[in-house]
Amino acid sequence: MAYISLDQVVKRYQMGEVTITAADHISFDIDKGEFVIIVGPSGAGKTTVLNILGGMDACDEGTITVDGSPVSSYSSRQLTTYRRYDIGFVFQFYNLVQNLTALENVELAAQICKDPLDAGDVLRHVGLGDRLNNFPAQLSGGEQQRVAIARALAKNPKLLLCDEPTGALDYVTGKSILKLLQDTCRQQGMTVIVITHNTAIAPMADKVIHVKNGRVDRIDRNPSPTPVEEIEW
Ligand SMILES: Nc1ncnc2c1ncn2[C@@H]1O[C@H](COP(=O)(O)OP(=O)(O)OP(=O)(O)O)[C@@H](O)[C@H]1O
Repeated sequence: MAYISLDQVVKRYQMGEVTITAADHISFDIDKGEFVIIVGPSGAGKTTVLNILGGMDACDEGTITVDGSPVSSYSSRQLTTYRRYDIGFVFQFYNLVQNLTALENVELAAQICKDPLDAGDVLRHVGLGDRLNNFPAQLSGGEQQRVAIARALAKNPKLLLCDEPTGALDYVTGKSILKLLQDTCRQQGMTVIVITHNTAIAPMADKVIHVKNGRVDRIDRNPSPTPVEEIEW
């Protein structure tokens, strides 16, 4: 059985009289340590899938299994534990606490985990060894995203979920963030899922899941993924 498995997952949103089927029988598998990209146009259902996989929302039909556990039949209490211990999140706009330093932001997240990594060590790993005591406002966008990635990794999660992690960054900085995610996947065996609009970066992934109108349109596998520094777009 795959490390992560979605089988016929359906999610509907009721908007007054209208029902929107944001995820329409979505199925895919992900292996441990895989780098996966989910691509598709705006409104395709990418964030919906990520929210369901991350335990922030429940699906209406289908099953989700992560590391042998039936996430789709979890109670809200079990989902809280799952989000807290098993999932690292990285968002487009970093979502750092502005009045805490880089180190304190990472320590804060580490406090609610079972087996956290050392906050300073993780910040050094993401290249911020000399910025530990800076506040978010004193850091560039790329540096703030590195803090957010460190915060997610310090939890030592089973799965790193990234929703448009380079959406607010320029080309070079965005590329360096993708390199950090790719290196983390390869060097630590971390399972990483990245949502993006940018189909050009597809060659860097082990697996590319194309989503369209709430459905999986196609799944591509790259037997030998390209290092992101060799991709131009
Ligand atoms: N909480 C919600 N309530 C109602 N409709 C929603 C909700 N969340 C998403 N939707 C709808 O579900 C569909 C899929 O949205 P989703 O955010 O998953 O797409 P997306 O592929 O992530 O798009 P984008 O790239 O623009 O973020 C859209 O039609 C959206 O309007």
